[in-house]
Amino acid sequence: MFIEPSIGRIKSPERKGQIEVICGSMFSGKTEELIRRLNRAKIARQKVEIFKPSIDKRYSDSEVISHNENAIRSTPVDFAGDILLLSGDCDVVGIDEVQFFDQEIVSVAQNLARQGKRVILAGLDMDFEGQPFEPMPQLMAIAEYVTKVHAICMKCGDLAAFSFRLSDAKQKVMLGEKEAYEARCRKCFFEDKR
Ligand SMILES: Nc1ncnc2c1ncn2[C@@H]1O[C@H](COP(=O)(O)OP(=O)(O)O)[C@@H](O)[C@H]1O
Ligand SMILES: Cc1cn([C@H]2C[C@H](O)[C@@H](COP(=O)(O)O)O2)c(=O)[nH]c1=O
Ligand SMILES: [Zn+2]
Repeated sequence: MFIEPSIGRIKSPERKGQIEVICGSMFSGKTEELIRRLNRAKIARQKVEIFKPSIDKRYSDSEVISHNENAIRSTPVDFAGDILLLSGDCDVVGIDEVQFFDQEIVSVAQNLARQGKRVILAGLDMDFEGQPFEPMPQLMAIAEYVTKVHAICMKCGDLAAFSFRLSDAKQKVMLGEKEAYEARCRKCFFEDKR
């Protein structure tokens, strides 16, 4: 079970540092949970920096925004390595849409945690084919805490762990929202999978 760390007033680098992963399907509440944790860290007067891959410009260039329209200011970056350069002396680093970074994000997360920072990463654990979405499996392996959140299946109302693509498009990366994807449970996902 994820237990929010006692954040108190201790600043990194005196803190040990840790990696937290929030994963799940589309619409499962990953971004909401990320924003919730980051806002609580801010209330504790921790210095927080938030990043997202610059590819994800669906709602805004400079904010992470949930499907529910919760928002938090963020910095878009082209490469995972940019996060190391831009995170400075902050205590907490939040990163959304982590599945769009390459494998370098794994060593970046390790490096930040070794500096004593709390690193919170949110991303899709599976792609539209129900396959692991690299580099999420590696991040889940090195994290102290992994939280899997669930959406509601749009076909049957059960809990959903899969992201069903509504078109025949086969490329792995295809940005989109409700017009392009639907949260589905295992049964409803594989029933209609092409
Ligand atoms: N099928 C669904 N299941 C659950 N929530 C949904 C669904 N479709 C839309 N939502 C909305 O999406 C919000 C979660 O959005 P968000 O945190 O951005 O999810 P994620 O980052 O995992 O895609 C929910 O609070 C709810 O308002
Ligand atoms: C399943 C799947 C999704 N995507 C894209 C679609 C969205 O733009 C993001 C996920 O956003 P969310 O905050 O988790 O809702 O990823 C993709 O490119 N490829 C896929 O297989
Ligand atoms: Zn279902």
